[in-house]
Amino acid sequence: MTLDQWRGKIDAIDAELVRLLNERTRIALEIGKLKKEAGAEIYVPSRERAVLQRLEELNGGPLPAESLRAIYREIMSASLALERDLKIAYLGPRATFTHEAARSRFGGSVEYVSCSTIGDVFSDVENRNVDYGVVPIENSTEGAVTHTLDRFVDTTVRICAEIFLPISLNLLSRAGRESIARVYSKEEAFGQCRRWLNENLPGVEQIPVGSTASAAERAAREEDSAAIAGWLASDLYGISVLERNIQDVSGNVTRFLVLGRSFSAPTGKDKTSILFSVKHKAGALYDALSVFSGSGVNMTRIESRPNRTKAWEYNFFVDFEGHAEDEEAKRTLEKLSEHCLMLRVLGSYPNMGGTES
Ligand SMILES: C=C(O[C@@H]1C=C(C(=O)O)C=C[C@H]1O)C(=O)O
Repeated sequence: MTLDQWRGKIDAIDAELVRLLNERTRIALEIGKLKKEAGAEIYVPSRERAVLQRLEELNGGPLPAESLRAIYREIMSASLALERDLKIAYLGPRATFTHEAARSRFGGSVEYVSCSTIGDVFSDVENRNVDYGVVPIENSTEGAVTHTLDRFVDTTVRICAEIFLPISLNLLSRAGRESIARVYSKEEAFGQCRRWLNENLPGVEQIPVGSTASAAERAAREEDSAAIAGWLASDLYGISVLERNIQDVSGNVTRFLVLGRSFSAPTGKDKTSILFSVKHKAGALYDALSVFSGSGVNMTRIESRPNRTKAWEYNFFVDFEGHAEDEEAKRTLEKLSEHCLMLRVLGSYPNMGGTES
């Protein structure tokens, strides 16, 4: 076949794809109407995970799983935006890794609201200024994000999903690599790319700035500068990626939470986050946690934070596998409450088990 004949085939397939995409969108809109009538949530993380999982099973290639996922992320994003003008708050400014995490889950069609603090993301969800919020909760090397934990103590918002984002640092520049005179980034990012910079840009001036996003913004304005930042910064500031993944150590992942006003429905592979405090007496925490060891419910994480009302008294944040509506989890939570001064379920949501959305 000739080039033109092959291209004719692609044109015919595109026509069919556009027809099918619109048919899919019309159905999503019907579903949206039903959800509105029932007062149900528009964004349904459990359903989205099931859709993406099924696609992975159906995919025979050569399209890589990651590409198919990215395409469907945008298809679902367009449906969500049409079902309702969806607003997502995130810890800003623009192009932060939290913004990147939010974009990886909600796509490019919904509206994003940048917040300057984690507390503001919570408040925006509480006050219904936005539909959902995205905040960081822990990093695989740095540990817990304590601002997020502390804000859960006094809020009505619920965790409805989690997002794992591999932290990937890229070299962005308008110049070719030979003409780079200086590199901007955040101190921590320089630290994470030290070896690569020594080998590939030796002697080039390194200028620390407040965030990777502002590094990209500056490099976008200067012809002989570069920035180390996430991919979204390259997209938003219109600056090319010269080299991807230049961090010395791979496997640095941050976990983010999607904050909403309700729990996600049970899927059979969920996670639940709870907050509790125990009586200030010897063995109280041991007694509380022993409830898990006897129950078969798998605890995956525990963090403690000072309760901020009395010195040396703590709140505990625990994640466990399962949904708060599962029988086993219900029994465990009931038993746990007998040992607690306060116990709250912060949310049940699909367990992403460290995988990307
Ligand atoms: C169409 C729906 O609404 C949203 C869009 C989805 C999609 O496009 O597949 C899936 C889940 C929801 O977040 C639905 O709930 O099924």
